[in-house]
Amino acid sequence: MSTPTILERIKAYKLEDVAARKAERSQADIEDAARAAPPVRPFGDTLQKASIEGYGLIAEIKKASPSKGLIRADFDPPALARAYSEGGAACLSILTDGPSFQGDDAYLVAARAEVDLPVLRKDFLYDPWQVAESRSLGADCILIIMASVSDPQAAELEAAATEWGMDALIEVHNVEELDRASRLKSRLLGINNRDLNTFVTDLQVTRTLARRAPEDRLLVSESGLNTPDDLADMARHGARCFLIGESLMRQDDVATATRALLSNPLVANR
Ligand SMILES: O=P(O)(O)OC[C@@H](O)[C@@H](O)c1c[nH]c2ccccc12
Repeated sequence: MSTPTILERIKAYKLEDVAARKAERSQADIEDAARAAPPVRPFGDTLQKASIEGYGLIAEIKKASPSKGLIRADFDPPALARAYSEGGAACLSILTDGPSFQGDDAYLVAARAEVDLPVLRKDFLYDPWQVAESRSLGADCILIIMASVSDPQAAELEAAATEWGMDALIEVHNVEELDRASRLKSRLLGINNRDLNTFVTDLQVTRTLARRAPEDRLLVSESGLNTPDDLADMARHGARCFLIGESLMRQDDVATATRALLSNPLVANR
C-alpha cells in the first residue's frame, strides 16, 4: 500500500478516537448533553449579512497545524475570541482536533462563552454522534469535508446538523468534490485553497471553482489568505466570505489586524 496522505492519517486516528468516545457516552447520553447546550446562534445568516455590505469573516482560533507546527505560543482562546469580535469578525472557527492542530473541545466552550459570535467546530466529522457532540459543546455550525467522506456520509452529517438546528459548511477542493457538494442542501460552500492531502495552498483553487458553484450558495474562500489584496482578489471571483486562521494568529494585536484586513471591502456588485 502507498504512504497515507495527511488527511488519511487524520481520518484513521479520528475514527479510533470517535469509537473510544462512543464507548464512553451512548447516543442517548450525548443527545441529552446536546439538548442541554446553550441555544444555537445563526451562523449562516450572520455570515451572509456581513458579506452584503462588507466581507463575511470566519476568524479561526488555531494554535498549530501539521504543516506549520506551532503557530501561536501565547494562546488564550477567550482573549482571541474577544479580539476577533472587536476586530469585526462575523463568526468564529475553533479547532478542536488535538493530535494535528493542538486543539481542544474546551477551547470551543471557553471562547464561545466570551462573545456573541456564532461558532464553527473545526474538526473531522464522520459520524452523526460527533454532530450531537459538537452541539453539546455549543457549536452552531459543523464542517463537512467532502475529500474525507462518502456522499451518503455527507448527507447523513448534514441531516444531523439540520436536526440540531445547526448549519453545515460543506468544504471542497476540486471540481469532483464541488459537484458532489452541489447535490447537498447546505447554503454554505467552503472552497479550501489548501489540499488536505498534501497541505499545499493555492488561491487559484477559489478562482477556478467559484464560477462553477451553484448560484444559490454562499461561497467561503478558505486558507492561505494574508492581505486585503487577497480578499479583493477572491471577492472579484465571487467569494465575499473568508475563513482565515494563520495570518491573523501570527499578529501581536489580533483585533487591530482583523479590523485592518476587513477595512476596505471590494464594493459588492449587486
Ligand atoms: O490558517 P489558514 O491558512 O488561514 O486556514 C484556515 C482554515 O481554512 C484551515 O485551518 C482549514 C480549512 N479546512 C480545514 C479542515 C481541517 C482543518 C483545518 C482546515
